[in-house]
Amino acid sequence: MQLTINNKIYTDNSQEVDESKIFVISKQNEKFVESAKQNGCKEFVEAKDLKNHLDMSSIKVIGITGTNGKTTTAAAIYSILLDLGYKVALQGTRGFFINDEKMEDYTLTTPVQLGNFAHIKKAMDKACEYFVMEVSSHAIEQKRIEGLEFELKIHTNITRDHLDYHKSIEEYINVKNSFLSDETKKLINKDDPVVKFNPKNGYSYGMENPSTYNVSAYSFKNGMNVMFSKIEDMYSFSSPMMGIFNIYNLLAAVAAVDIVSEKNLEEICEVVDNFAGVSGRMETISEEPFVIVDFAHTPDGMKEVLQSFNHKDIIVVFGAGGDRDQEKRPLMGQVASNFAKTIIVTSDNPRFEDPDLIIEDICKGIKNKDNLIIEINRKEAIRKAIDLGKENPNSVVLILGKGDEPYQIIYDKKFPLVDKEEVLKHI
Ligand SMILES: CC(=O)N[C@H]1[C@@H](OP(=O)(O)OP(=O)(O)OC[C@H]2O[C@@H](n3ccc(=O)[nH]c3=O)[C@H](O)[C@@H]2O)O[C@H](CO)[C@@H](O)[C@@H]1O[C@H](C)C(=O)N[C@@H](C)C(=O)N[C@H](CCC(=O)O)C(=O)O
Ligand SMILES: Nc1ncnc2c1ncn2[C@@H]1O[C@H](COP(=O)(O)OP(=O)(O)OP(=O)(O)O)[C@@H](O)[C@H]1O
Ligand SMILES: N[C@H](CCC[C@H](N)C(=O)O)C(=O)O
Ligand SMILES: [Mg+2]
Repeated sequence: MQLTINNKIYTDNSQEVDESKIFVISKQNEKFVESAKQNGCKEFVEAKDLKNHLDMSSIKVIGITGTNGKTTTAAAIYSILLDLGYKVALQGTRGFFINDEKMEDYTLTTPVQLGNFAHIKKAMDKACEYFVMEVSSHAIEQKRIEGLEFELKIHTNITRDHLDYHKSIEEYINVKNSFLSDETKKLINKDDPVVKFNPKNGYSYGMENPSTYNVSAYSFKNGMNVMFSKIEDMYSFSSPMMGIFNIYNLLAAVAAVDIVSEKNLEEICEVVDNFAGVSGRMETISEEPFVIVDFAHTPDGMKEVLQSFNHKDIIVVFGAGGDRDQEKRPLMGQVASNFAKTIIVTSDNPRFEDPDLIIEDICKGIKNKDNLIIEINRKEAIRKAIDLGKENPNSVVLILGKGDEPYQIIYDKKFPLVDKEEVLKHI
């Protein structure tokens, strides 16, 4: 990774340095400082001090953290700001975008320090006024965002994920909360029971608890219509999106744009409808049979999605990623059995784990096995679900866990597999 500022080249890789380059020291690469010196490097910069080398006063950085909803909320903010006529960059799980153009594909949700600064520089070179970024818990813990000054920090929710990495839910919650402990402006989901934040410069949104931006009524008809208050005034927006959790994501996006831009709330609410959602997140692939692809890959994410279709006969297809949190697996099975009529357990990205054993872990949470189908081949599992969906007009087929991921990871190899394309083959 390299960044050029005023003809000076900054790198975070000791193997790329020479006399003319500057080595950027981070938590990840401090062990390579000696090797950088041996390669002739004379100038060193701490990653957190990069802000003194790059003038970022022309761009406002908006950071979004939380277990679920980061990608969706970030994309909604990006879409609204673009529609309001601003120049904007977006960085997250699905890649890096500037003014509606894809600059880089899927990599990390939050890049390493130098990557963040390099993207911000690119965005400024293209005259962007806003830089919207997802902030993962890994990035907070590994200090990948150190040195960035945020105009606004947004919190979506904190439930369980990544316990393979963070070891305990307490540690995970603490890491997430640490992002919200300074005096930067922040926007908090007031309905999250575990979030802790510095109340200075705090705004909030929610539905159940009093908040700055508060939902007063909503309905789901041809998408959703939402009414909310800001202090005394009432506003409303509509959207083609579904699911109560998307009310939260959209409200957070509307509130964020209200906080960081000069536009008034009426103007902001008007363009919400243009945002159709993110591909692979609650994406309707077919109406008859009714088939949805979604990225839910945690017990809470699954519960949110399944709950939204309580009035239907749910046929759910899912697995769980290998080399990731194992304890979430039976909990995911349990959520499926609480809501679904038919459960098809399959493979997600097994990585270096045995997919049969991952499936076994999931099935431990499924008490009633009458309507359980185990199909290790994901393509075949999707086909079976669609066949069942065709037989029952009151059904919905929910294919969860991989969203728009373009491949299945087996060992360290990536095999092309797109859930949406598999669905389209059979309808
Ligand atoms: C567990 C984890 O997060 N590992 C990250 C960590 O890896 P690492 O410490 O092994 O990296 P490394 O290869 O030793 O290199 C570290 C640094 O040393 C430098 N280096 C390396 C070799 C050398 O000779 N000289 C040298 O200077 C490298 O340029 C680099 O800057 O640092 C690397 C870059 O510094 C990351 O790419 C890597 O992420 C791995 C690939 C990863 O998969 N991370 C996932 C778990 C992750 O971060 N996911 C989150 C959240 C996902 C979500 O919820 O959506 C994300 O933000 O994407
Ligand atoms: N606000 C929310 N609350 C709970 N669940 C949500 C919320 N928003 C989205 N979800 C569920 O989580 C899934 C992932 O959503 P999204 O990609 O927006 O989250 P993310 O935080 O970026 O996830 P990741 O960290 O894996 O990239 C969605 O497909 C949906 O099932
Ligand atoms: N981006 C997240 C979610 C991936 C979800 C699932 N498809 C998996 O592989 O576990 C992660 O890296 O944990
Ligand atoms: Mg994401």
